[in-house]
Amino acid sequence: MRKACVLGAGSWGTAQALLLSDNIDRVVLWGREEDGIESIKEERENKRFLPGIKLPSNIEISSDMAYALYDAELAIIAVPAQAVRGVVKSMAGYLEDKTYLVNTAKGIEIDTGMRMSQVVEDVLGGEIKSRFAVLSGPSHAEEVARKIPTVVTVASFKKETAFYVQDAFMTTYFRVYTNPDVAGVELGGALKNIIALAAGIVQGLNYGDNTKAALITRGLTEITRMGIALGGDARTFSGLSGIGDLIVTCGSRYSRNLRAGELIARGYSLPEVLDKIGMVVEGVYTTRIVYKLAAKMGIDMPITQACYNVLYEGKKPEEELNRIMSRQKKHEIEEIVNNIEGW
Ligand SMILES: NC(=O)c1ccc[n+]([C@@H]2O[C@H](COP(=O)([O-])OP(=O)(O)OC[C@H]3O[C@@H](n4cnc5c(N)ncnc54)[C@H](O)[C@@H]3O)[C@@H](O)[C@H]2O)c1
Ligand SMILES: O=P(O)(O)OC[C@H](O)CO
Repeated sequence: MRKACVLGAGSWGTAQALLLSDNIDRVVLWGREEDGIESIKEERENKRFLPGIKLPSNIEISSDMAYALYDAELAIIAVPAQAVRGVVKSMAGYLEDKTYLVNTAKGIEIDTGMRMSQVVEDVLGGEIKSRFAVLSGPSHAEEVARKIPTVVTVASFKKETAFYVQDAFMTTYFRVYTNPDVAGVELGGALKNIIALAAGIVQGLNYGDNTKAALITRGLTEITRMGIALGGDARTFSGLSGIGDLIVTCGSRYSRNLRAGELIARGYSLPEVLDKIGMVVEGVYTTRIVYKLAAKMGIDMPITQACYNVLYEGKKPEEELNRIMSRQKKHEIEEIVNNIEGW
């Protein structure tokens, strides 16, 4: 009998358990007791994070990490990025040699600037790399749980691991592509959240579709610039985990980062916004660390800088937008100009 476990009983963890329960005999959804594990168990529904979706009988709910990981061929991490190190530390004693480990958290560790694969390796050691993968792409829990056609990417250092994870997740409504570019896939998923916050801010200020389209396009330029500097392949940012995720997060009514930006533009303070959303808003943390990394590495990231100023320096969104619009004139794509003599 095949067994998998999902670590994190929020909206994405619950959606992942539902997805895997279509392919794998037993799925254990693990969460902390304070996450209402008992009521999820009794009601067969995660009413706080994914209301309206009943959990099938092959999903077990548990707050016992040893039980969740025992004999599992696959373990999925689905907690916020800043909690990944702690969760991986607590699973270390129970993770079996045969278990594949897939991270789905989209973020960068604030204290270290590490990507999630680096955090996992830091805690578990280099041997985990051959069994590790990252799953990312345009995929809101609310739609995946309703079996709405969704397409994502799995990246791994090892081809066989990517193929294994692809098979474990693929269903008629969830299509998975493979990609060897772990850094690129991780960075696309993390950096898009900053742009989603900015898109929410312009939405909240009632600017038009022109502004949003410009933000998404120049946002992708910014993501790609930093993504390459941190080790990603430029081509990955034109894929599902890059522009694909950017499109969904800047347009979907389910996007927490977009909604958070909107509330900020309407004058709510950051603690009020986080309280109102009630789920993790990864872009708030990613903005902080990426702003610092960009300054340290000398990388031009005007949208990230504007987000940082609004979130952490008390600057007015309208003023930040004016500042971005009136910067020095530039070519759209430097690489094109550099290759044409006379330009
Ligand atoms: N929701 C989505 O549609 C979606 C899709 C793809 C990826 N993701 C990513 O998945 C990650 C989790 O997001 P989510 O939407 O499930 O968030 P969420 O806020 O809905 O749920 C997070 C869950 O993790 C729990 N948690 C927090 N700290 C913990 C800790 N230290 N130990 C154990 N559990 C802890 C929370 O209590 C909560 O149950 C994020 O990085 C997000 O970007 C989310
Ligand atoms: O759109 P958000 O901010 O809710 O993020 C969720 C996922 O990353 C979407 O793929």
